[in-house]
Amino acid sequence: MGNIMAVIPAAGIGSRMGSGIKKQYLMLGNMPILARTIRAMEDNPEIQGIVLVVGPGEEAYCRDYILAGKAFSKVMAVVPGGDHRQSSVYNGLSFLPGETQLVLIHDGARPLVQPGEISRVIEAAREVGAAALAVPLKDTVKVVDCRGWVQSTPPRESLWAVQTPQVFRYGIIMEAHRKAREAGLLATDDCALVEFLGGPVKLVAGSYENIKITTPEDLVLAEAFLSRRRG
Ligand SMILES: Nc1ccn([C@@H]2O[C@H](COP(=O)(O)OP(=O)(O)OP(=O)(O)O)[C@@H](O)[C@H]2O)c(=O)n1
Ligand SMILES: C[C@](O)(CO)[C@H](O)COP(=O)(O)O
Repeated sequence: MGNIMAVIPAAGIGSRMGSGIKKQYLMLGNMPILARTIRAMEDNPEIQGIVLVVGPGEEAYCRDYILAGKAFSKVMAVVPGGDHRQSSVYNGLSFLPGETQLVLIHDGARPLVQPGEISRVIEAAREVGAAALAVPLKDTVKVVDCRGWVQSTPPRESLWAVQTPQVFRYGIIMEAHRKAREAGLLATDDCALVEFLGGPVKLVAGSYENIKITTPEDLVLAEAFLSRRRG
């Protein structure tokens, strides 16, 4: 089966949410968003350990508010993040034991991922080395210049919105992060770093419910998805 570890980057400031409390600590249903995300990873029997990456100085708050009393048994470490998502992920990856085989990277702000989605992306990464959940775009996309003039309209059939989890062989993702740092490349997802190395990345069809909580209306949507799941 192999040794699978999860890294959860949760060190962002949530500028687009604009809430007083950072979005990962806001309640969704009866649980903070980040606790719900950790629960999804905990409940997957293939994941053996979890590294949680939080804002520098928030480690104790996380232990007391997010982890305490929730019977999380797989969280191995709570480590400080960096200025960008990429550096936060790198800090988490650097903590993992050398014998790690596969690493699953999942945004702390994506609490609605479902068990089957996690398993499918793990399976794909086991086969090809790098895989991510994604959904086909529903809207037509325009490429624009900095003044809003349309430059082109890419064919929608070729456009997918990538999500997390993104799962990698440990050696591949460590090399990708190191090479990106050397080259000064900053990307918003981890697959892009593997693509930069020329490595293959497989997308696995996910669900439109696996949203990243980014702006206030995402919270409304997430509450609706949650109550539909509760029946
Ligand atoms: N320096 C950073 C920035 C982001 N993240 C994490 O990466 C995930 C995806 O990022 P995003 O939704 O963009 O979160 P924020 O950076 O917090 O939001 P914003 O861009 O609106 O400030 C989140 O779980 C976020 O906490 C992180 O660990 N470290
Ligand atoms: C990793 C990610 O969630 C995939 O959709 C996304 O790229 C994060 O980007 P953000 O700009 O930090 O929200």
